[in-house]
Amino acid sequence: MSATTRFAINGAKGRMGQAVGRVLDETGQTVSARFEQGDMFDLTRSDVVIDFSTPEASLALCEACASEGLSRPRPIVQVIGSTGFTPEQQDRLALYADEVVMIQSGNFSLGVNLMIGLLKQASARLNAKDWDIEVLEGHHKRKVDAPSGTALMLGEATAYGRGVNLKDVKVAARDGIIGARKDGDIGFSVIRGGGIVGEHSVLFASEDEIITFSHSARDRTLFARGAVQAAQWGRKQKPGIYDMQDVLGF
Ligand SMILES: NC(=O)C1=CN([C@@H]2O[C@H](COP(=O)(O)OP(=O)(O)OC[C@H]3O[C@@H](n4cnc5c(N)ncnc54)[C@H](OP(=O)(O)O)[C@@H]3O)[C@@H](O)[C@H]2O)C=CC1
Ligand SMILES: O=C(O)C1=N[C@H](C(=O)O)C[C@H](O)C1
Repeated sequence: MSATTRFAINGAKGRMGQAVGRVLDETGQTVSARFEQGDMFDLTRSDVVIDFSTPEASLALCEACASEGLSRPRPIVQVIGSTGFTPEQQDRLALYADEVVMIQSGNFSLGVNLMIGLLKQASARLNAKDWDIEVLEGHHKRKVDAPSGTALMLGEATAYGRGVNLKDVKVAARDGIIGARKDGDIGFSVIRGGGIVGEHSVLFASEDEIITFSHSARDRTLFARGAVQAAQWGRKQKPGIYDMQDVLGF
């Protein structure tokens, strides 16, 4: 393992790619490559790649990481921040789990990852008959996927606490005469506007009281710092798919 980690950035000109570049510059790290749409993924001079792009671009990059890793004593680390993977794309990513150290999360902030544990506890204790769960999220107007990766992780955490599969109880759109809410549903509401960095709330609503867990991201540098932390942690790991909970030890 080389003493200094050499960082490549995928989606380097994007909002997150630029934020990652700034964090790496500020902390005196070596940026070994910057990839954009249409570039070949030349990873010969890189140990890790921080990737905030699109699901298809992340998949193509993962294939390149796996292939480059074959000629190395240590696997390449890919930190995957892209969101909006379909279940089929997620399955394709898993095919590289024996060759690449992948750290994938819809949100690399400490706060959201702490909230996931709290939501698992709360949803295990608040029964589905009396407590309705609603996930609310807001983002900038250029975001292309909905609900956000974070909202889906928060919804997954509450479904886990209740011992159900999110896909069986998820309600992501309401419009018109849709009938009364079903006990056990987990609802999602989405706001898109202006420059909102990332707002997430999870409500547990009973007839008499409402408990709200919320997180507000003020600057996307937050996610970039978490991704760099994840990359450094990943250098000591075996190939596999990890998440930010693993990095933080939550
Ligand atoms: N996990 C987390 O903590 C966070 C995740 N995100 C997620 O990260 C992703 C990127 O967000 P954001 O930076 O705001 O989006 P941007 O659109 O600003 O950036 C995405 C970048 O990826 C580039 N890109 C597209 N296709 C490819 C490709 N095939 N190969 C290489 N690069 C490509 C885009 O280029 P072009 O403009 O030419 O299309 C663009 O520069 C989103 O999925 C978002 O949800 C965002 C913030 C935090
Ligand atoms: O696209 C964004 O900007 C963000 N995307 C992530 C998500 O989908 O949850 C994380 C963050 O909220 C910002």
